[in-house]
Order: sequence, then structure tokens, then C-alpha cells
Amino acid sequence: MGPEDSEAYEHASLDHAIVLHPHLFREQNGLRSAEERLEEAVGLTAAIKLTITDAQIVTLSEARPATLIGRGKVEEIRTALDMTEPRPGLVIVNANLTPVQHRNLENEWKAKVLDRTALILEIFGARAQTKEGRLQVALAHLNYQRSRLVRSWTHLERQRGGAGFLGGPGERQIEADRRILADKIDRLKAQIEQVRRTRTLQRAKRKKAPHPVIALVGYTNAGKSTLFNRMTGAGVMAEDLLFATLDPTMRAVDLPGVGRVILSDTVGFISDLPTDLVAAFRATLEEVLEADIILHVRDIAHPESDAQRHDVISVLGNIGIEEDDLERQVIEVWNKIDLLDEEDCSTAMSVSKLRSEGAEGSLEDPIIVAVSAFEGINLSALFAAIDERLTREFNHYTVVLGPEDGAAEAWLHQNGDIQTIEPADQQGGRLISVRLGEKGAGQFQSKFSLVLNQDGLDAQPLKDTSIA
Ligand SMILES: Nc1nc2c(ncn2[C@@H]2O[C@H](COP(=O)(O)OP(=O)(O)OP(=O)(O)O)[C@@H](O)[C@H]2O)c(=O)[nH]1
Ligand SMILES: [Mg+2]
Repeated sequence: MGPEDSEAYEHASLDHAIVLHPHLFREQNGLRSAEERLEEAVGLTAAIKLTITDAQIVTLSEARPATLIGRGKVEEIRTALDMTEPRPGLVIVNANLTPVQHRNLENEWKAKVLDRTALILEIFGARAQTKEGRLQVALAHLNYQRSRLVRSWTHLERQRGGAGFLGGPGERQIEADRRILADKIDRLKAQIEQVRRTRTLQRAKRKKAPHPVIALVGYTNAGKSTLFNRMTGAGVMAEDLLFATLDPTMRAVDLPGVGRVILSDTVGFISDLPTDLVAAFRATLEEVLEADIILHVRDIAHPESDAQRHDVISVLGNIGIEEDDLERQVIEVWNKIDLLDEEDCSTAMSVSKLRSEGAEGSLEDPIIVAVSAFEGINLSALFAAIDERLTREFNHYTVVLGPEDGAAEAWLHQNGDIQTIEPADQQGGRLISVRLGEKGAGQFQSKFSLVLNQDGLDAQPLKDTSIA
């Protein structure tokens, strides 16, 4: 922004914003209405704690190359800014602006303009917690800046132009800026690569403690963190802010009736994620590939619930999880049923049960459980569904090991998922309850000549006699 703008900026409040959703009149955007899009932009703006003084849909008959929005409307907004006290220092334009449009609008309005990419970058920047998350956001930022260098070019040329060197100092400046940015980008990429390697190592370690991994995915604000907190009792931030979570948060937790699992919370999805940000976002999602079970959390009370489901499935497709993929079991969690009226709620309950019968557990044909994470409704059904899915591939076994069976116990630690270890007698014998795949169970029995009792049925009398 040029020096001529400084006066207007002086009285402007950078905590106050106007939100605009430009809507192309002839654009048919099947699933989502302009109202919903405006509302989402308002939610995103609120997520970085800005006070919104006005929010409106701007209907366009065509996109103007210079300002996107028509002349009359641009002036109207400028007047609205002038009339508001304090003068909002920000205008959020829920569209991707060209560098030229961006600059012209800032000049017209004497306010900082954030387009959709910039807005989401702000949010990602505010929320990134892990090192990789922060680096990815920084990288996306630099790429965004680089794409805007054209704007600085005209600007710089105007300020410094006419010095007479070949190409002019403006052009040399832009070249220098470009090189600095390119260097920074290279360094960041190297750092990210380093962090990735460390993470892969950590992941490999975790795989050796073979607890099943359960990943929560879903649209932003669907209630993932709330459910995560319900399931762990851990204090992960859950707020009515879009993107309260950017990085996956992992917790080992004992689920009632299921046993020890690793839960992983992830950042929420949104529609039309700017391409610059896809990599940053994807990095936070790689954990999902490791999951044994995906909990696809949906806000079933949201009017756009189906469109959101569609977005989530397509993003998962991007990281390599196909709709009919059976490598991981998918459970759709129809969350927020407490917000439905009685009739809709019982419909959701019966439809979810009906569709779950014989469902294969893929993204397109998932098991469905209707719950309220917030009110704690029907969570036991969710736990039962998780257990059901896990035991499809793993069986529960018990085995009694004597003091001499240290090697067998070590093997179980290494290859199985030990649930409990209890003393079996006075001589140091242990009753071990373990979850194992069928193949593993066979290996164990032939290797150690010990008998595994499936489902703990045979272990039952042992407990009873000890009580009697
Ligand atoms: N009424 C109701 N509100 C819920 C329920 N679950 C979550 N919420 C609310 O929905 C809002 C968003 O919840 P979060 O758990 O932060 O959502 P999230 O999916 O983690 O969101 P991101 O991290 O932004 O992707 C919060 O205000 C929650 O209190 C529910 O079952 N019922
Ligand atoms: Mg969250």
C-alpha cells in the first residue's frame, strides 16, 4: 500500500472487519448456496477473533478484471467503511483475488483486504501447533507472497522507477525479492523434509506398540475435538471456532469394552481449500493413512451435512483413501443429534442402524452410529461398533504363562496388543488377556507350544474358582 493510504489506516481498527461473499449470478454451484458460503466465511473470520461489523453477499453479473466487484458496489463499500466507527481496517473477500484486483481494492477501500487464501493462511498460522504444521504454513505463506510479487513490482516501480538502469531498479528489486523468497522456500522445504523423517521414525516406533489407531476426521466444526475429549478425558482445545485444531493430536486411551487404542484428532476440512494450502493441510492428515479405523465425524444437524460429507471423502481420496477402500474400517459418526427434533432424531437413529447392517465399513458404505458428543448420548454404541470392527480382524485371547515363559510374554508384547495382565496363582503365573490377529495366534501357539483361549471363554472358570 502506498504512502497516500496511511491516513485512512491510522484510524482503522484491525480488529474490525467487513465480510463479503462475491457471488457470480450465473454460477450454478450445485450443493452450496451463497448464504451458506457467506456464513462459512463469517465463521472463518470469527475463528481469528475479528469483530464483524457487516457481512453481505455481493451478486456479480460478471467478474471485473480490475476489481472483481462492480464500480458502484466498490464505492458503496467504501462509504460503509467510512461510516462505521471505528473504521474497519479489514475487508474479507471470500474469493481468490488476482494480485491486481487485490491491490486495486485495497487502494479503493483504504483497508487491508484478505482474500480467501489469505484468510485461511491466517487461521492456519494461528492454530499450527507442531513444528511441521508451522513450517508448512510458513511455506504456504511464502508461496502466496511470491504469487503476489507482481503487485509489489508495479508498486516498487512507481516508487523507484526511472533510475535508468537496464530494466529499471524496480525490476532489479523484484528479482532480488524473488531470489530471497526462493532461498527461504528452499530452506523451509529442507526443514520440512527433516521433520518428516523424524516423524516417520516416531511412527515406526509407535507401530511396534501395536495398539489399533483410530483417527477422527471430518468437516470443520463437526465436533471431532469434542468427541476426542469425550473419549479421552484429555484437555484438547474444543471451541466453537472453525479450525480449533490444525495438527493431529494423539492419545493412548482405554475405551470401555474396547481396550487400549491410540486416538488421533485432526484438523477439520473445508470446501475449496486453496491449492497453496493443500500440502499444509495434507501433512496434518498423513496420520490418517496409518489408522485401523477412521471415525468420520459429521454434524448431522447442519443443513449442508451431505455436501460436507462429499468434501471430506474427496479430500481423503486425495491422500489415497478410496471410497471402496477396505484397508481401514470407516465408522460414520452422526454427531449433534441433540440438535435434531424428536422425529428427526429417531429417524437418524433408525436409518443409521438400518444402513449399518451388513455394511462393509468403507467410506461409501460405512457403519453408522448416531451420537451426541456434547451430551454424551449413545457413546456406548460407538464403542461397541469400534470393538466390533477391531475384533473382525483381531480376536481376544487369554493365556496363562508361568514364570519360565518370559520369552512368550515378550513375544506377545511385541506382536499382540496386551489388554490386561493379572496374577493367576501364587507361583508367579500370569493370566494375560491379549488381542491378536489369527495368523499371530497360530504363530504363537506353534512357537511356544502354549494354548491360547479365544474370547476368554476358557478363562472364565479360572476367575470363578478364585472368587469361590
Ligand atoms: N449441540 C451439540 N454441539 C456440539 C456437539 N459436538 C460438538 N459440538 C459443538 O460444536 C462446536 C465445534 O466442536 P469441535 O469439537 O471444536 O469441532 P471440530 O470438528 O474439532 O472442529 P475443527 O477442529 O475446527 O475442525 C463446539 O461448540 C462444540 O461444543 C454435539 O454433539 N451437540
Ligand atoms: Mg477440532
